[in-house]
Amino acid sequence: MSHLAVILLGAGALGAYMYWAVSGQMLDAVGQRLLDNARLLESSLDIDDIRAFGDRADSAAGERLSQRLRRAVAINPDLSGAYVVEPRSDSLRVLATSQPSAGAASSDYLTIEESELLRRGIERAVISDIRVAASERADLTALSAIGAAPQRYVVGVRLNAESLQRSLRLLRLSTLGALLFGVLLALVLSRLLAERLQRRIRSLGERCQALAAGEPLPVDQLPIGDEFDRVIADFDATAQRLREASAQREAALAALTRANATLEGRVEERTRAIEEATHQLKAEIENRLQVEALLAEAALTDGLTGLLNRRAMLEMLVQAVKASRGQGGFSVILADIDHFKRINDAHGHGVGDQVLAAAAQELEQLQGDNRHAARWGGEEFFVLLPHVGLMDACRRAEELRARIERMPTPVRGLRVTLSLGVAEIQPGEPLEDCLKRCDQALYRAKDAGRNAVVAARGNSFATIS
Ligand SMILES: Nc1nc2c(ncn2[C@@H]2O[C@H](COP(=O)(O)OP(=O)(O)OP(=O)(O)O)[C@@H](O)[C@H]2O)c(=O)[nH]1
Repeated sequence: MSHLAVILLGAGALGAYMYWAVSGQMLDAVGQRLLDNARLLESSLDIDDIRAFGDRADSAAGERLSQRLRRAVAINPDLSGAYVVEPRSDSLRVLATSQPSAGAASSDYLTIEESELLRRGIERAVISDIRVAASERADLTALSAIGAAPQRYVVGVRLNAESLQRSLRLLRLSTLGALLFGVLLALVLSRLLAERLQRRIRSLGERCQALAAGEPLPVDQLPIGDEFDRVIADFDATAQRLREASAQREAALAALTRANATLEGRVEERTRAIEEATHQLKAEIENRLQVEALLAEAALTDGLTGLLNRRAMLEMLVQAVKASRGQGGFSVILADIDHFKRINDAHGHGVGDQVLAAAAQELEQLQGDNRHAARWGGEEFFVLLPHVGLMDACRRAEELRARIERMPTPVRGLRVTLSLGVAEIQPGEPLEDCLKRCDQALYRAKDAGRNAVVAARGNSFATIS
């Protein structure tokens, strides 16, 4: 509707302008033609006849003058009248007109506008206001001067108002017709153009829908003609490029997904391998720790008897000495199997080993644990008795001696005995001195005949059993 209103408005404005321009030109042309008629009539009139009739009222001259005016009007159907006037200083004297009765010529014949024009004086051909005449449906008058001043006459011709109006009506009708034709043509053309545009916009919309739905673009048999066809062709090309780019992107995405899956698989595999390796490493470390613990234990343990070895016992003694400075002392027992060489010699080292293991077992059982008993040397044993005084230590030594004496042996008839030395560390006494005293007590026991217990009381010794 809006474009229809625009067309009508534009056509109306254009028609009004055309009518105004053409009617103006037409009125100017009509006016010019009337002026030409006035001049023509003026040149065809005989000035002598005019003067003869004007000055002397020569009726024959007047008749000739009137006839000439009537003939001019008769041969030109557009003219409604013609006349000759003598402008005077105070009045206008109509000498002759184209009206049939010559005697009727008077100043009343003139219109008000003609009278005003004449009173202003005519130097050359003039015309009354043609636009006023056209709008007021009045006759149009053209005046042309004849004769020389001061006795100058004026010839006037009138154009029939009806004729002027007819021309204008014809002009209006033809303008209106042209306008209507133009509007109709514009409507038809705009309708055709709108249909053409709609068809392409519909096609573009279908293409957009197909592109959004991922379907093939519709195949139109549209020749590439105007800009819209080119827009559709460009759209198709762009859509094709978009589809190709999308396909490439999807292919790349699929390749990336596959690569990710492979990578994830490899990462999982590697993670599993690392976990396995970590597990193995942990097991190995545990194993190593166990071996180290065993080694550490083995380093402190005697392999044959399972008792502490000399080194371990010495460490314990050092600790015991430190502890003895604050929390009381300790006693030690040094025990040696009697005549062990003979056992070896008589029964072999294997039996000797069995005797050593059996004696160690007795010692362990007596102690209740193996933490404070050690194999001190070949056939020597050592017992540490923390917080135990000399007397109690002697009793423990005696108990051990008696056990060994009763101990069953691997060889029938074989008797094993033990000699023992006992000592208690004295306040502030170095460990070496204490051990030395204990050793001396052991030798005393050997000297006393073996299978005996001797206690070292300070630097003196006492045989216990
Ligand atoms: N079977 C065996 N014999 C050992 C071991 N260690 C030391 N001997 C032996 O023990 C013997 C110790 O002999 P001696 O030092 O002479 O002492 P003994 O024969 O016991 O004499 P007395 O101590 O004076 O009673 C040596 O013959 C060593 O070879 C061992 O681990 N196994």
